[in-house]
Amino acid sequence: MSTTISPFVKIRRELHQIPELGFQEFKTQKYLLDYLQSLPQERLEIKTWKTGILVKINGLKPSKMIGYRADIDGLPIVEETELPFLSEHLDQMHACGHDFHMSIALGLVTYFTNNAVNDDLLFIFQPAEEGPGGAEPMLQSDIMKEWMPDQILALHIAPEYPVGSIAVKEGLLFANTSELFIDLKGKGGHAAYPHKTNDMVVAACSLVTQLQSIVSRNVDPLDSAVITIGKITGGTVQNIIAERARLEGTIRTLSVESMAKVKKRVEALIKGIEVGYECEAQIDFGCMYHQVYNHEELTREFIGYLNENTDVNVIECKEAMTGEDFGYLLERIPGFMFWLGVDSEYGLHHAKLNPKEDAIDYAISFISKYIQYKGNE
Ligand SMILES: CC(=O)N[C@@H](CCC[C@H](N)C(=O)O)C(=O)O
Repeated sequence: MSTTISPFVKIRRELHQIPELGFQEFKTQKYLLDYLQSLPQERLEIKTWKTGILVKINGLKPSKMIGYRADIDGLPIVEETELPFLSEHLDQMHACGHDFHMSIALGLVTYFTNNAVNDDLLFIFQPAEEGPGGAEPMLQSDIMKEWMPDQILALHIAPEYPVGSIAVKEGLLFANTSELFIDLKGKGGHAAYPHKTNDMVVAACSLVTQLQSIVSRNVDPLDSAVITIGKITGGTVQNIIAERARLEGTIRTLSVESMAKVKKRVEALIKGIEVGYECEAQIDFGCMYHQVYNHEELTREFIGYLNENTDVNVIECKEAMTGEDFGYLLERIPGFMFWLGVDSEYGLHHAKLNPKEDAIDYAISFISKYIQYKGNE
């Protein structure tokens, strides 16, 4: 028995096989460009920015430009699904759903290439959302100075919600984030002579525990913060005391003020580690993302539109401690982001993430209706 799949599910599977890290999305960019260039070109203008792409669909009688953004990078994860279209890049995976985001965006471009609206539409295929961040530098680019949308929207897949539903809220949706990299350097030596060394594995373990106290002791309990250390490396072999250790993590806060406070406390604790463990420490806060703050009126209008005109089950959700550099676009352009239900047993950033593909055509259908309405109002 042969089962037919929709063109955009096929595209998703092909993109799923070629995940690439931020600003290295060369195959992805080529794949997207080949597809976009295969569409009727009369109304399209296509420009590249680094490994990203911007596609303008010229409207019939434009009075504004509506933007839609999809991110295109993958994560450094070894895929553990048993899908027949497994990642071909052994240590990289679309484990945050950007393969879905891209195929939905291509579905929308295809739709509006064939069904023009009055307003101009801008589709942004943005690199490096997982890091080091593509949205902020893209905003500064000459292309975006010329093509600055008046409104913008984007989605993120949500494994915890069923297909047929979205989750959204007015105002704050995602947290402020900052990466965190700490390098510790002490004195290594023989495992049997700890008193002649400064063991950086012990220092790193102590630091991880101390960092957790920032959330419980320095952040207002009615605010929220997260400090996660996702990776620790250090040492060389089991019977040598480690001279070096490296901690890699991320800080999340709901308020901008708490981010500044948490960073100050991280610096203070690291100074304490330097004194207490007689070592040198270097700290790098990596890339930072501005919170995702949904424009109240546009979000309300979107919810109202879906409730009145579609069968989408709209769930009003709480804010999440995830980060998204779409926050920079929302800082500049009125708009919103929403969660798209894709129903996966395993969550975002998990090696077994397996979103339901029905969500792709479903999303193309209700988002195209909404953009059509907005583009002709
Ligand atoms: C939606 C999502 O999962 N986004 C990422 C963004 C990562 C930002 C940066 N690399 C960091 O870790 O701070 C997330 O992890 O929330």
